[in-house]
Formats: sequence, C-alpha cells, structure tokens
Amino acid sequence: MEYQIKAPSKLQASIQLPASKSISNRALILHALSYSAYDIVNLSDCDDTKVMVNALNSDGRDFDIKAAGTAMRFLTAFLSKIVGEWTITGTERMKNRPIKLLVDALNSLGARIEYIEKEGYPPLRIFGSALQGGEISLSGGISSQYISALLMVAPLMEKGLTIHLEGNIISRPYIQLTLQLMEQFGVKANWSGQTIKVLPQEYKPVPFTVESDWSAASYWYQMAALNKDAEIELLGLFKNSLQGDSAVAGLFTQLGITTSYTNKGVLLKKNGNRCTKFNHNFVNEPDLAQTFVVTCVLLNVHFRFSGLQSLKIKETDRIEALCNELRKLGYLIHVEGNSVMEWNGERCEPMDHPVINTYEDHRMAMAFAPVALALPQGICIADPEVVSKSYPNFWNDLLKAGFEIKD
Ligand SMILES: O=C(O)C1=C[C@@H](OP(=O)(O)O)[C@@H](O)[C@H](O)C1
Ligand SMILES: C=C(OP(=O)(O)O)C(=O)O
Repeated sequence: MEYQIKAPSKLQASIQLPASKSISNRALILHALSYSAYDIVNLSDCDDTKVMVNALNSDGRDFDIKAAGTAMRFLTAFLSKIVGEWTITGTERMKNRPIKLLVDALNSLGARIEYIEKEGYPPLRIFGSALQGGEISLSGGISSQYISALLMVAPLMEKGLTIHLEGNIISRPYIQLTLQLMEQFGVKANWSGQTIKVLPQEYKPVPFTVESDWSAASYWYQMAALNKDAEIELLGLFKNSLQGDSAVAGLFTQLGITTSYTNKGVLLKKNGNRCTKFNHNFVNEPDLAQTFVVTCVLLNVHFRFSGLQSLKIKETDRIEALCNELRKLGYLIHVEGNSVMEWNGERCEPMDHPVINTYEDHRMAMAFAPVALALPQGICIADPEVVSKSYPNFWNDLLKAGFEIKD
C-alpha cells in the first residue's frame, strides 16, 4: 500500500498524542514485578506495547515481540528470573538487532540463555531461575535498553546489582527514565559517575498514569516548522517530562517554533527566527534525528548532526534510509564514519514522482509525511501502516489536521 498525502494551506489542529511507548513498556514490567492490581492509566495502544501486554498476560512459553526493541530486551531480563523455559523471537529485522551484551551480562549474573539461531541475536531460549546478581562491567555505547532491562530486575537479584558502564554512554535519558520509574514503584538506585548500584529491594504497587509521547510530538513540531501558518495544540505533554525527547521543544526554537505550556499540554507557534546552520549531538535523543534531518533540508538549514552511532541498529539502518530517500527529493547528505550526518546545501536532480520507502520503520513514515507541506504535489509514502509501531493514530490525526490522504 502507498499513501498520497497533500497538505492543507493553514495548519490548525488540536491533537491527542499517543501515550509514550517507552514509559508504557517500563510501567508494564514494573507493574508485573510489583504484583500490582492497579490499572495502568493511558497505556499506549501501539504495536510495541501490545506485544508486551500479550507476553505478560500469556499462559504460553513462546513469545513473539515482532519489531519491539524494548520488549525484546526488557522481557529477556524479566523472563530470566521467572522459573521456567521460555523462547522469545521477533521479526527478521529483530533477528539482526544485537543482544549479546545483555545475554552475556545476564548469564554472568546466574541466568541461562541460549541462542536458537545466530550467536549474539534473537531468537533466544531462556531458562529462568533466581538470579544471584553481583557486579558487572558493560559497554554503555551500544544500546541503553540493555542497561534498563538489567536495572529493572536488579532489585530482585539475591545480591542486587552493580553495573560499571564502560566508555561513552548513549541514550542516557532512557536510563534515567528507568531509574525514575523504578523509584515511583518504590525502588532506589544510586548512579554515580559510570557506576549504577541497586541493592536488593521489593517493588511496591502504585497507581500509574502514562504521559503522552514526546517523540511523537516531534512530527507536529516538524509540520509547524514547515508550514507558513501553523497553530498546533498537543495534548497530554508536560514541561517536567520524564522523557529525554522533551528536548525537542528547546531544539525547535532554532527552527522557528516556540512552545508554551498550558494545563492540557503544549501550544506550538511560529516565531519566524531560524538558524542558518544547526549543529547538534543526538546521542541523548536518537529517535529525534530523522525529524531534524528531514526538516532541516526542507528549510534549507545546513546541519552537522553527530552522536548518531545507534541509528544503524534500530528498526532499519536509519542513516542509510535517510540518505536514500532524501536523494529522491534532491538532497545529498554527507555521512562521516558511523555517527555523523552533515549537509551544506548539496543538491541533485529530484525525482518527478518520488515514493518514499519506509524500511519497516515507523519514524521513516512519520518524518517524511510532513514533506507534503513543502511540495505542491504532496508526497507518496510506501507501507504507511508501519506507524502503528508507536503511533497507530498518526494518519487519522493528519486527516484531522486537514491533510488529504489517498491510497
Ligand atoms: O529505552 C527505551 O525506551 C528506548 C531507548 C532508545 O534505544 P537505544 O538505547 O538502543 O538507543 C530509543 O532509541 C528507543 O526508541 C527507546
Ligand atoms: C528505536 C526505536 O524502538 P526500539 O529500539 O524499541 O525498537 C524507536 O522507536 O525509534
């Protein structure tokens, strides 16, 4: 399937954003570990959360978490402390997203996890038992999800857990998010320098409400920046958010968008001020990178974005996907090593009727849909259903905002 998307001339909308999948998937693990009888309020209905709910409520032993990185990593740690024999698998892409560091760490803490197919990758066979815990060293530079997964089960290990993080720590706000949510469920940890320590403790059941998703908000910031005239209200966001991607509000001031906070969420307004060169290190907000790369080229804002090393092992190789699809629109992006993308206005001949491929990546579809605002003929997006990974209502929300969508 393909969607042909055309933009309205004036963008005026009030959007109920989806709930954060990062918070939802942590809350589900912490809810289970605290044997909570409370309902989680405003749980996401996205694919990545559904697979987690299904696994946690299942009577079976074999779980398919499809494309959900958080579910794969968090459940691997969770299942290794539940007595029984389990298998966990996912999509073909998931079978190529590395998990060795987490498996090695869990095995050294008393778990028994084996690879069913390829060494270092899902699917896994997990023999769950009590975990002794102790002290480990772990690279902080591949995926913070390994660290979050270990931390959430750490208080239930016999000796607790001390993690010495080695090297550069990527996606740090997601580790902070994990520790903050653990604290809401009654567990304290200590993070000092490169070391995080969690003593044996019990989780306490608490009522819990999930915030709206700041990563999803980024596409609405992008639309506001790309349209001449925009007034957008995004509901369910807070200024003091637990999510690192709330940095999007500050970052978009450089692209001419100001944010004001109301008691219901945020209002986006254009202020017309825009930088000419945008330099930023995305190591703390990797999920925002696609939004900014696409927005900047369309606004002719040159950029140098670093800290992108984790993009290669996400839903697709996002660096390659961005370069391929932007070339169709006439933009040539320069890639340096595996962590920098730079653009100083280099152009090529654009295709007459480009179709943007989405590579089974929700963020490719959502970051390219706003291109409709910049091209008179609109834009065509292939396999648009991918958005359900994190934002199932994305296309309905675009219709609500006045976009025309034809398949
Ligand atoms: O813990 C989380 O909820 C996430 C952590 C990040 O992954 P990495 O730590 O692999 O960068 C992020 O990209 C992902 O969308 C969600
Ligand atoms: C990278 C992402 O998800 P995950 O790693 O959890 O599959 C994402 O949502 O952008």
